[in-house]
This record gives sequence, C-alpha cells and structure tokens, in this order.
Amino acid sequence: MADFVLETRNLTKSFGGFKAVSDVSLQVKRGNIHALIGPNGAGKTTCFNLITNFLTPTSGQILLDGRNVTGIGASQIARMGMVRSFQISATFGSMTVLENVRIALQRREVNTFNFWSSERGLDRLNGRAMELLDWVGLADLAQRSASELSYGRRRALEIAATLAQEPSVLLLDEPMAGMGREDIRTIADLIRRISASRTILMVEHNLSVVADLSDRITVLARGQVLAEGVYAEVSKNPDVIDAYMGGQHA
Ligand SMILES: Nc1ncnc2c1ncn2[C@@H]1O[C@H](COP(=O)(O)OP(=O)(O)OP(=O)(O)O)[C@@H](O)[C@H]1O
Repeated sequence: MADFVLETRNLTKSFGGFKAVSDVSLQVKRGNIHALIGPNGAGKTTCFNLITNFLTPTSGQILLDGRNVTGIGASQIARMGMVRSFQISATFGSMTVLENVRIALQRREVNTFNFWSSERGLDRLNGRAMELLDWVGLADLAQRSASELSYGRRRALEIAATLAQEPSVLLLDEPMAGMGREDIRTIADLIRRISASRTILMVEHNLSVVADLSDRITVLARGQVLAEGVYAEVSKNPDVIDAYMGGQHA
C-alpha cells in the first residue's frame, strides 16, 4: 500500500500563457486531514479541478494509491474512491432530504437497474440513506424539503450525499464558506468523524478551522507551493506570513 494515498507530481496548468498551477507536488498521507490554503487566486480551485480530473493538466501527474490516474476522467476517479463534495443543486432543493441521499446512493448503482422507472428500486435504498442521515444528524428531517434546511444542515446533507458514494478520499471545497459559528462547530465535528476512516483534502479559508482540523497544510501562492507542514510550523514561516497570513491577520 502506498504511503501517500494521493500525490501530485509537478502538476501544472496553463491558461493561455498564464500558469494557474505551476509544478505543484502534493503528498497526502492516508487518514490525514490535509488542508490546501493560500490567498485568492493562488490556484487552489484549479488544483482541485485537476486532481478530480475536471480539468486536464498541461503537464505533471496525479497518483491515487500509487497508481497514475492522470486524465482517466472524473467519473472513473470517483469510482476509484476519490470524490469531491457533492453540491446540492437547485433541482435537488425541491426534493426531500431523504430523496437527495437516495439519488446519491443510486449514482453508485446506475448500471444495475433503471432507477427512474423503479420507485421500488429507490425504496430499497431507503435503509442505507436513513443510516447516512442519522450519521450526519439529519434523520429527523428526512421528509423535509432540502430547500427548507438551514445553511449548515444543507452542508451536512451535501456531506451525507457525498458519503453515499463511499469515498476513501474526500475532497472538500471550502466546507465552512458562508457559515456562522454554530454551524462551523457542527461541520468541523462532522469532518473530524468522517476522517476517522477516510482521507480528506480540503480547501478552506477559515484559518482557525484549518488550525483545528488539519494534520498537514500546503500553502499555495501564485500557483506554486510556498510551504508544507503542520500548522504550527507553517504559520511561523515568514514567506507564508508575507503572502497570506499577514494579510489575514492584519
Ligand atoms: N479557466 C480559466 N481561464 C483562465 N484563467 C483561469 C481559469 N481558471 C482560473 N484561472 C486563473 O487562475 C488563477 C488561480 O485561480 P483559482 O480559482 O484556482 O484560485 P484559488 O486559489 O482557488 O482562488 P480563490 O481563493 O479566490 O477561490 C487565477 O488568477 C484565475 O484567474
């Protein structure tokens, strides 16, 4: 088994003549919560898009469990166990909380039966969907419309829908964006529980959350890796303070 469940080697993405991601080599240890941070425009989202194969790199490689998965396609990457947090779209807002998770479960089985025509097929998934909802603290709200949920609960639903795909590596894109203090505490607890049996790579702007949750941190600036390590070290690095944290704590 490879030490690093996820690695990038010299990952580079150019848009025209502009390098949004330049020579980024990440090493994410199995079971860790690894945060990717950096100022606006540092290349974090582009990195995520490259890792999940939503974008094709200009050069460089992505390795999952030691296997080169560069360019194999987003759905195949997901089937191999690396899943990006599932964003609940407007369409899903009109469905119940339970239906949202059930449909996410269905995505895994899409080749085994025709779920659009089989209401019983969907019911079959109710048990597992309820387990997942219970796990994220939403079981009591299963029959409510997803659009009625508070922002924090919507995020918990997104996480339940993502877990339905049984990822071993979970990519979370700004899980705390737009949340109040109470929701942040709830979602941070949830992320910690999820990480007990999975690896998490997370882009997050809230540095106290990053400090609290992360085992390791990679700081990006202008598309390049500026520093990598534990929060206590990285946050003292003068280059990091200059490029990022200085701005945040000014
Ligand atoms: N499709 C694209 N075409 C051209 N330039 C792009 C494209 N996508 C991103 N960029 C540029 O690449 C750079 C990195 O953007 P990216 O969104 O990856 O940064 P980020 O670190 O996620 O920023 P933020 O924290 O603001 O979300 C930015 O300068 C951005 O304008």
